[in-house]
Amino acid sequence: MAPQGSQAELEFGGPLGAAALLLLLPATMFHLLLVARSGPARLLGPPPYLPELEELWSPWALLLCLTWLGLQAALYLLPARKVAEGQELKDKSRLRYPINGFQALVLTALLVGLGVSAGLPLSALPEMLLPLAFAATLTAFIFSLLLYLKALVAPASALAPGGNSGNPIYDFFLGRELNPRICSFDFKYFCELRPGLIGWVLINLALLMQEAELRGSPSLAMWLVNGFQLLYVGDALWHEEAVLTTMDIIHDGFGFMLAFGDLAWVPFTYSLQAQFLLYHPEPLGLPLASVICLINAVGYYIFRGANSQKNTFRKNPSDPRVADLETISTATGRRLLVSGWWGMVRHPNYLGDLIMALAWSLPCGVSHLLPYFYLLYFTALLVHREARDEQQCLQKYGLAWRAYCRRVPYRIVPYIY
Ligand SMILES: NC(=O)C1=CN([C@@H]2O[C@H](COP(=O)(O)OP(=O)(O)OC[C@H]3O[C@@H](n4cnc5c(N)ncnc54)[C@H](OP(=O)(O)O)[C@@H]3O)[C@@H](O)[C@H]2O)C=CC1
Ligand SMILES: CC(C)CCC[C@@H](C)[C@H]1CC=C2C3=C(CC[C@@]21C)[C@@]1(C)CC[C@H](O)C[C@@H]1CC3
Repeated sequence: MAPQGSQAELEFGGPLGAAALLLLLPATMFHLLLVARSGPARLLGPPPYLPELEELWSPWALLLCLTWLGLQAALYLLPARKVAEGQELKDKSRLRYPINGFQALVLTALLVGLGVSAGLPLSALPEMLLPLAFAATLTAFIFSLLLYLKALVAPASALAPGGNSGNPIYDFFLGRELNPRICSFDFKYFCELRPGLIGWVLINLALLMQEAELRGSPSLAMWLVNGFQLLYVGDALWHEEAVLTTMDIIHDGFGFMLAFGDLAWVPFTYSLQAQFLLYHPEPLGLPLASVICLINAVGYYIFRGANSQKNTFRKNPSDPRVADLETISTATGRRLLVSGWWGMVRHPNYLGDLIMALAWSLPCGVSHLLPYFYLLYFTALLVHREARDEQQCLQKYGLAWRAYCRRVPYRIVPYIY
């Protein structure tokens, strides 16, 4: 059994690591935002200048940020095509989740389209990125504080396995309650996909529109970055149910790490390539663009193939699409795939995701390191995530997991890692 509460092994470097990340993550985000619009666009080195508070704080930005959250919350509450059940909880119950994320994306697109045709100045958004990121950070911070307080009165069965060490900074960072809810509104599930991912696509679109205003039409590089990332977000929302089996939903509490990650980090740093292209146009010819499209297609093929194969298998192992795959039995009654995508490496979906990350940076050329920040950060995130998942699978499946590791020795990249 995994140790619980204050005896659980501390992750992320314990309280010191959590305190450092609390400061480092927002600082990195602001650094990237400032550097992307500066001439030299140097990832490493000091930021071009330190913004004054007046440049960061704007009540309008906060209002816009809260309106955005309100709109996405309203769309979440609309009738859903399906209501899915989550994994079994400690008390043997299962929570229910609306599956209407893709619907929220389409409705947001319609509303934005209507707004733009009625004169909504979407292309003014890039000028507001700094105060908007500040407002999103402030919102995430206050929200996490409220979540921390809410967890003080939550029953023990509602707490996450980590995030309850007794150290307030560590617990605030990791999150104490597993599935904080008010009635059926699930805050973690809501934040994980909608405001951040749809916000990311909207910021990309605003950058594309501003580029069109500045240069007469959007560049091919900007089209590619917008198209690839729209595909990624559309895919995540289309397969929204799959998020219910991720470690963020099953294992991690909802604290600053996820609240900031979902609400600020994703929209403002994942749109870095489009931000870079607005200030540093990159000529891109058709032959190179075709190669980049091919790389993205290969990445997506692996990512989707692997995720769908596992999801199909977990839902119904006798499904003809997966019934012929070789498996290992585990003591829990669940089986592990050892052929197909999951027989190639232990995280084929991460491999596909990383190949896509490369394709998102290549349209920005190779003259700067900055557009490759996502690829570097994402490699670190997935290596760390893989190690955490490995630990959790070893606890869940014991010897069977060890047998799987012997059978499939590479974690993410065949013959390399
Ligand atoms: N863009 C971004 O910022 C991020 C993207 N992602 C992406 O999100 C997706 C989900 O990632 P994540 O939740 O980390 O992990 P996975 O979807 O890889 O899920 C891991 C789980 O899958 C199950 N599993 C592992 N091996 C096998 C096997 N051989 N056979 C059957 N089941 C197996 C185990 O759970 P069980 O046995 O309990 O089912 C394990 O805990 C990925 O595609 C990832 O790339 C993730 C994080 C950030
Ligand atoms: C701020 C820190 C550096 C850590 C923040 C982590 C979060 C940004 C990510 C944790 C897990 C995520 C997942 C996704 C987006 C990023 C976060 C929220 C997806 C929704 C991306 C699309 C995929 O198809 C599914 C992913 C699930 C996990």
